[in-house]
Amino acid sequence: MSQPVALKVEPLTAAAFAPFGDVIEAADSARHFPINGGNTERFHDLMTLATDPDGHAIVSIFRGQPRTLPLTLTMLERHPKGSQAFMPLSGRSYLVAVARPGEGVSVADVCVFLARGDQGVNYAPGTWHHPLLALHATSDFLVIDRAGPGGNCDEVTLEPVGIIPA
Ligand SMILES: NC(=O)N[C@@H](O)C(=O)O
Ligand code: NI
Repeated sequence: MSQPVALKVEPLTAAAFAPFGDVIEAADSARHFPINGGNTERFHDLMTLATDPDGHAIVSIFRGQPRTLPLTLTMLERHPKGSQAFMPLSGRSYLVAVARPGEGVSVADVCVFLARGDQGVNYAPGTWHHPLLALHATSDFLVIDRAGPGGNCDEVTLEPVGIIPA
């Protein structure tokens, strides 16, 4: 069997992730201002939460088991009816594998990022992504996504792609 194509892992930045959605982080570049008499800093409006008119946003916690490395990806999924955000609660880094929205995805379209434990991601509607890729230990994530009528999860099979840790 031929070796899977290997993809390099890049550090997650808002600029690099812009074609796929938002990075959720308390960055100096974010709009932020003091509230509560100066006791608290508000990092304001960090992502675009989207659902179709028939759906509504829900908040869940995903408890992900760590993926074993080396990792080979063979599929991606997308949620055309709404965005999907993951914010780590366990403070651990994790992997994010994505491709731009559109029909037909090939390995050449896939980007893999290493997210820090204080960075969340919000997939824009239709962004192709691999289901949660927790690392190192069982990790909890706050998840904000769409619930409602009709299917909202398309899958696509990929030619096996290996991930080279940074
Ligand atoms: N199935 C589910 O709710 N989770 C996936 O959408 C995922 O991106 O992890
Ligand atoms: Ni998903």
